[in-house]
Amino acid sequence: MDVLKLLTRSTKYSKANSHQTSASKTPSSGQTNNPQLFASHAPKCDESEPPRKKRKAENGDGDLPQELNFFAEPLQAAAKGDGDGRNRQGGAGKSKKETKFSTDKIQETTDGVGTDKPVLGEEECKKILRTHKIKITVLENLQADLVTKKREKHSKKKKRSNAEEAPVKKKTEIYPQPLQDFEHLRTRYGVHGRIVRNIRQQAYTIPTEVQLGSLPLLLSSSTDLEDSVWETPNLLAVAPTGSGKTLAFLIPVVDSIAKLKASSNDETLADGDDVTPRAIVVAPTKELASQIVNEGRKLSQGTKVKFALMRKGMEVVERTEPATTSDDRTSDDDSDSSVVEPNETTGPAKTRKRGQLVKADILVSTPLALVNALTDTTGTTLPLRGARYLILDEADVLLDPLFREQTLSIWKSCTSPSLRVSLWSATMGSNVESLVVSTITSQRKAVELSMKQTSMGSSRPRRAPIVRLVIGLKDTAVPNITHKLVYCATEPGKLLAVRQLLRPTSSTDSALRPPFLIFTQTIPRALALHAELQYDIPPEAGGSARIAVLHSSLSETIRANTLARFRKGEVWVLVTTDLLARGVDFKGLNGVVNYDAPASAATYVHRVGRTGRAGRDGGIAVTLWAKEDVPHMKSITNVIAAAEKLRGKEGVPSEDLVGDIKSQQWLFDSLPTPSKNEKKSLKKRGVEARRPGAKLAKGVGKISTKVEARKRKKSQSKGAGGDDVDSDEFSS
Ligand SMILES: Nc1ncnc2c1ncn2[C@@H]1O[C@H](COP(=O)(O)OP(=O)(O)OP(=O)(O)O)[C@@H](O)[C@H]1O
Repeated sequence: MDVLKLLTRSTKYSKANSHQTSASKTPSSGQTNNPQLFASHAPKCDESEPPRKKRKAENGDGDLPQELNFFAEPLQAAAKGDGDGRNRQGGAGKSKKETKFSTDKIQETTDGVGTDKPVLGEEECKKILRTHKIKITVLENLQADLVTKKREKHSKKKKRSNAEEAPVKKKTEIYPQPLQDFEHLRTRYGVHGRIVRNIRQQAYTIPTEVQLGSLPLLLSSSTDLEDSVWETPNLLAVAPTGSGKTLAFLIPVVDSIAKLKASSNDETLADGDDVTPRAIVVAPTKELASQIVNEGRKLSQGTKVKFALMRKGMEVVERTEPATTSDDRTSDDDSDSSVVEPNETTGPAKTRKRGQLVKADILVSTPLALVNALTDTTGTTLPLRGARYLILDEADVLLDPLFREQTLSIWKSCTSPSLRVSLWSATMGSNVESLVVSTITSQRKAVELSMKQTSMGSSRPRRAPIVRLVIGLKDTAVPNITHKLVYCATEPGKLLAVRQLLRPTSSTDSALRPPFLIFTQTIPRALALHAELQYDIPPEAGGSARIAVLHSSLSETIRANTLARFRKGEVWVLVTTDLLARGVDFKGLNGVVNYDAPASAATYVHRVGRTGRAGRDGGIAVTLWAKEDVPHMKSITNVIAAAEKLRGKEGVPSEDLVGDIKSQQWLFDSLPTPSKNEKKSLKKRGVEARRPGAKLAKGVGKISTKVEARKRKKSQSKGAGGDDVDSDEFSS
């Protein structure tokens, strides 16, 4: 029996019904058949087709000259059938030098390499990438630098050709080989066999668009680029919510570290290779950081690559300053085996470590936790010497004023000359893009300067290009979600509407079924709404235990437990703040309710993106709006319209969405467009009337109804359980 029918009709509850929600077919549940969002028209590639001719040095389309294009068509070696798939991805002129990894030690890595069929010609690559709506662009004028370098190299031997003299465009679109099959990870890029097996074990059959586009870029030169002017790029990836970005950034890093560890007895390690952590992943919330660690552990099983989640009290680098006493340390409930106890008995007090020293290869952290661990008593940020990779997940928010200082401080502490940075999000403003380019450029200059000043002398670090990858339309919601906008005029109206979502009175009311999330603007509002709704589910169906609240003021343990209960299906409705808006993955979520409108279009994209993940049939995103939300509505309707455009083009039925927006078009057209300053202030502070302590006009911004307060008091006095709360405490 359906849970909502049960709620509506007050049918007698039987234990057998308790898990009907997860069992019944709901919009977002079930297996994902095709995790690709834009795959319906993907051309079938005939890979048996012989490799195409080399393209011209410059084709006038803004493409890179062939000799500089490390994503180029098959090398001549591949065409001759030398069988080394890894080399095919390298640029022309790449040496066939043996990699520094000994083949006998990493047998599992190289088994099967070279068994691949020839790679695709540029036209096919272009076609596939375009069908999947993948656009890859080289940012920054690095090409010009490379052309200059080439010119210098060749000027002694021959006169410069016209092609070389031609100006190089600032941004150039490129068409790397798409990764159409996970098996190609092994056969073309020599990815560690265990990693490929672990991917298969998770039942991932085909790569999602972001994986298809980014993995060839990030794996292309992970093994041998000794002779190439190109390096693995720094990457700025913008891909829809739930499109598998985590796997896309983890595979290259885990693979590279697994190989490095396998070669550790070769005595070929460069300075810093033996220093951990080797990679840093930064995420804005503990929930997301912990999820990344879980994904990472599944992916790296059997490779000896260790992940750790940064917790209070951990040390990331060794310090020589006097140790604090154990009483000064913050307690830490981490039982992670990758964290080792410091050896407090060895050495004088000056060299004693202060907390647990992380001995993991990949450290995942929120910005503040890591900055705290890196800052010494004088306020100096200690360097992360061994970090070769810095990954910023939800990069736009990490580079937003809220986290910017902390994130840049971590970035600057990664001092390795071969540092590669990748930034990932479903939304990325152009200001973030320029900040990234300028940070990479200035960091590069600083490294070059320090290398000049030290014994590293004349050796110059290889310059890595900055590449941007965009899937679909930038800053847009996934096309498989149904969006609903419900005007409620006032706060009591919103409360009524949310109750109607919980207890639909007719089949046309709403197709929204649990489990779903409800987002509010602030913690007090989340608490107030939770207090209002917790008795709306009959005790026979689980009562108040079916509705929970999650926010950042709760302890880490409560947060983790609540999330686990929601994932298990024990909690049906989770009232939360933007804490869960980004990154957190719920496989069977049927919908999202914006009880309070999101503070920006980007937040809307992320909130609604908790449903319809990995190509699943989308859930429903309901936004309740009142008078105070008017300034938000234009940007939200723009996002919905863009998603609708994508959806329409893909041939997905969109009657619902079109109907919802179209029927209210007159209303949205008549709403004022907020000024730039208004948008800025909304993003920073949300709706003023909903902020804690705001002076309220009658009926504005207060989540409370007298009737409900009475009802709650009555049920509490009857000992119905639940939190012992006073409704006024939670009104905002
Ligand atoms: N190739 C694949 N095939 C099927 N499912 C996949 C594949 N890759 C990842 N997934 C699944 O897709 C879901 C979403 O992945 P992930 O959390 O990495 O998305 P994301 O792009 O980081 O989303 P967000 O922008 O919300 O952070 C996860 O449940 C993951 O297990």
